[in-house]
Amino acid sequence: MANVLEAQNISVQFGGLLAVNNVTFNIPNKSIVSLIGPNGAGKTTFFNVLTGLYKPSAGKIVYGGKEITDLPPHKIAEIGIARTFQNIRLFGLMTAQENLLVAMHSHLKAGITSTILRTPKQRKEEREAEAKAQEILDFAGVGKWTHEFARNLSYGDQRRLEVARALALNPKVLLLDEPTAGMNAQESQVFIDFINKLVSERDIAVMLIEHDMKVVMALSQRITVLDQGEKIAEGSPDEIKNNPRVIEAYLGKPKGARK
Ligand SMILES: Nc1ncnc2c1ncn2[C@@H]1O[C@H](COP(=O)(O)OP(=O)(O)OP(=O)(O)O)[C@@H](O)[C@H]1O
Repeated sequence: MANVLEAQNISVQFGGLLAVNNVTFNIPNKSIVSLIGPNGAGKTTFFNVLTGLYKPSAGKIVYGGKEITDLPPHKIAEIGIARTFQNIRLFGLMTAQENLLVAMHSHLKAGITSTILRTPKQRKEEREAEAKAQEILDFAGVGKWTHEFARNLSYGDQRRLEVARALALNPKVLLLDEPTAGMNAQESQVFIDFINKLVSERDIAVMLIEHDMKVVMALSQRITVLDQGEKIAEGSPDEIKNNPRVIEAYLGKPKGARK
């Protein structure tokens, strides 16, 4: 299957620390893939490279056949790679709808003059943006909260609103950094169903970093494991579950075991 995004031989150095060491990671079209690994393995650093926040010290990133390694974060978002963050970063005192409209703003076409004069063209564009925001909110299952302040939504709904905001950019790739952290089992299940629906109904691929193995196993077609910056395994959920190197990275070497 063709890849929408390819990260080839990526390394990231912080001073003397090699946080990501020669990692190649591809995201096939319309797939759900995960990046897992113990704390400090380099997962978030790798995400930050994919979204342009960090420049890799080596390697390159190719999206839709074009190299994008040196693009700044806003350009990367604009061309179709959207993300959510480990900590919720919604505008709490804006409504759910306003959170999406702010994200969509960079895509609106009306110039500054028509914005000030509120020309018919601009009003039409606003109405279209509101309709699109509503369609995405409905799709994400938070449509009933259109005019509610984001901070008043339940934790699970805030997480889905974050994804909805990322979807407002029409991404081809959605990167989710620990999307179910802090959710209870029921909220996680709703989220799993939502992501499955997203990928089956839209032309989008999802990559997630996640500590909750139940979520990882339920969603992923492929799992990649990092440990101390290195890729130590890659495969289907069943292959990863039974991989001795992965078990060792998570649980440590049994006492008395030989190297
Ligand atoms: N900006 C930075 N400057 C220096 N070192 C950093 C920076 N960001 C991360 N690191 C270091 O790089 C390594 C990888 O960190 P990273 O946050 O990517 O791991 P992670 O796998 O996302 O961990 P967690 O699961 O705890 O979020 C760690 O040793 C971390 O301390």
